[in-house]
Amino acid sequence: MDRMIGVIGGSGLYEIDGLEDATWVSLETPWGAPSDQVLTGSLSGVKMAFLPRHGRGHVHTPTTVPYRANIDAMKQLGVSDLVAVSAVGSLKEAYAPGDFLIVDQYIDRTFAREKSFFGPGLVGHVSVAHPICARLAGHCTSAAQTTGVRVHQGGTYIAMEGPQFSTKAESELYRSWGADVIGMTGMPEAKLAREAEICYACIAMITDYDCWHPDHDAVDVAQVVAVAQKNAAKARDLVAALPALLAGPVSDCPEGCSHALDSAVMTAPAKRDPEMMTKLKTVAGRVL
Ligand SMILES: CSC[C@H]1O[C@H](OP(=O)(O)O)[C@H](O)[C@@H]1O
Ligand SMILES: Nc1ncnc2[nH]cnc12
Repeated sequence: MDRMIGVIGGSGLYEIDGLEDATWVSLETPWGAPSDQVLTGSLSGVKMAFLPRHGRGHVHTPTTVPYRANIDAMKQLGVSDLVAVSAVGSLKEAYAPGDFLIVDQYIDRTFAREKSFFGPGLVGHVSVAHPICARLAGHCTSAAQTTGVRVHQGGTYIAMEGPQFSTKAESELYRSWGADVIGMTGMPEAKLAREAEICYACIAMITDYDCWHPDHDAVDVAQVVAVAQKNAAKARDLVAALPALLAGPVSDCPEGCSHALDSAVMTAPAKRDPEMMTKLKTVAGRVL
């Protein structure tokens, strides 16, 4: 099987261009409809699938994004490598608006979302100690470096519930924890990609200094949109650079992403809920 690159576009990235045979396809999943149709096609001979996380026209809030449906849809299409693009606030002076940061860790502070495909009748536990695929993240760094933006390799993304931005006290708290950037959508997306055994990496497009910086106004949507729009072309250039780095047949991920479920399922075969087994067929069928 050949590789397929999936891209989930965040605020400011609702389409990608240059795909051959570009077609918007509708998909259904046991978890409901994805955020939007998925744009499929190929780029430099590599199959691609693009999904705007909030839907075209930005209709889903960070809480109501159908994260499980989105990941299931990517898996249905055969996506092996999933690259998330997210607008984030910076929690460190050195990470300036306009820069890109290739995430390698998360702190999950979200609390109002379904975070797992597993559940009663089919219990599973995967490791998210290293939630990002280091191999894919390395390719994202290389791709980002071709675009001329300032790229930072590695950093911790704190995922907040939103939709309001943080208070200054919260922003200072997250800084004291050592977090590098803040956003509202990185989780549970990364955890679900791991459950679905899809390699996942996140390109954080820094749009603001949140509200802690003494020399910058507190973040608002106008700031985020202005920087995200300026950077959307760079994000598209980055995506266009990925096929050359990732082309070729799929093999087992050396980081273990493609075997994340090897020992994850706890429920005894005789006790598994048939309805859950059916729901999890796409994401976990390999081990069920
Ligand atoms: C428009 S500001 C807040 C909004 O932007 C980010 O979205 P995404 O991660 O999808 O790029 C942030 O997480 C919030 O959802
Ligand atoms: N400061 C911020 N906080 C949360 N999400 C964001 N997305 C972009 N900037 C953000």
